[in-house]
Amino acid sequence: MEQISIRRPDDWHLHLRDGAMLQGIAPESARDFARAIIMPNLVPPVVTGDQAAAYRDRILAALPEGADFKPLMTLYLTEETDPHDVVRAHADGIVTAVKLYPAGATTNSASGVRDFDKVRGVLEAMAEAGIPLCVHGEVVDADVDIFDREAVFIDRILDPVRRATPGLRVVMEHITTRQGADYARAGGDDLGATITTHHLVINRNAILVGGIKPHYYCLPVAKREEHRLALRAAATSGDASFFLGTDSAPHIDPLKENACGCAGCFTATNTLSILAEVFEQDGALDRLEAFTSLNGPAFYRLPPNETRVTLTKGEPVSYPDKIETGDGPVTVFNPMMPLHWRVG
Ligand SMILES: NC(=O)N[C@@H](CC(=O)O)C(=O)O
Ligand SMILES: [Zn+2]
Ligand SMILES: [Zn+2]
Repeated sequence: MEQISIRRPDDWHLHLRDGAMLQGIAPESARDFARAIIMPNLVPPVVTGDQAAAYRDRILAALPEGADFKPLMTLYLTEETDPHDVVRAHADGIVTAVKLYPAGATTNSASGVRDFDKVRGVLEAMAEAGIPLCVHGEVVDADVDIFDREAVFIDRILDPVRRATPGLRVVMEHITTRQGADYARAGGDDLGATITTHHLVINRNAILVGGIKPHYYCLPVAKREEHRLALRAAATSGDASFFLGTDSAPHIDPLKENACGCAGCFTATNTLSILAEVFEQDGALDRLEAFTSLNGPAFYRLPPNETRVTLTKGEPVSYPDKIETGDGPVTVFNPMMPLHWRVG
């Protein structure tokens, strides 16, 4: 029997939502992950330290008895964000990072940033205090093709902002392109990138071939195969720039299977089995731990987890098609391949 043991993974980009959805899906992440960076795109968004502390407490209350899971909270950056509140919430240990959504780029991003000059003061305060900025890196200009939005964002927004704010620590969230991987790799110690589980598995054909498949639609949208291969190479390389952020983003089925379906893939339930399969396919099982459990803590200047998990190879594992929540069913990401690695 083939087994590997790795430090317990962390998820550096996770949507847990709120209310009945939170109750239903929090156990899915708590089972396999020790910590997660919790995205603040609730309705209304988490914009102050007090709101982040209250949301953290709701998450803790939704965890199963005895769960070993620590939510690391983020604030949603708006043009009104007060730099002092951010620095205080970070110093008090309430907030780990700040999240930048360009207004209109993705789910619940209407309160995001339109004019980057308006957040200059916050970014400078964050650079000084060493608070990471997590970035959804897509431009929203109507004249930019949706498949080009990440690469254009790097040139038009991210690179100028980083040059204008020396010392700002940035995580490029859920990169989906070769350009994203190349930029992150070249960016030095103050730049990192999360890669999702699903973007290692699917390219854009999954969404569009043989009928429109809403459960494979997320943002940034999956790109061409060459980009998926660039992400695979980055994730399995062991390079400290790259770490797991599942971007597990539950939406109930009626909102996905819809004439205007929501963006998001829900991968919390089977992520570790998928990643073990992917890393094995690429002959990189010995580098799985760097991606899931070492590179992220190193970027966030946190110790890696001391506890470990075992992955065991055997007959294809089964996992639920859907997680039933009080809000409705959430379809679990189907990687369209058998998974042979189970946790435990
Ligand atoms: N990734 C997604 O497709 N959706 C996320 C938002 C995000 O991370 O951009 C969500 O909140 O549903
Ligand atoms: Zn995003
Ligand atoms: Zn996300």
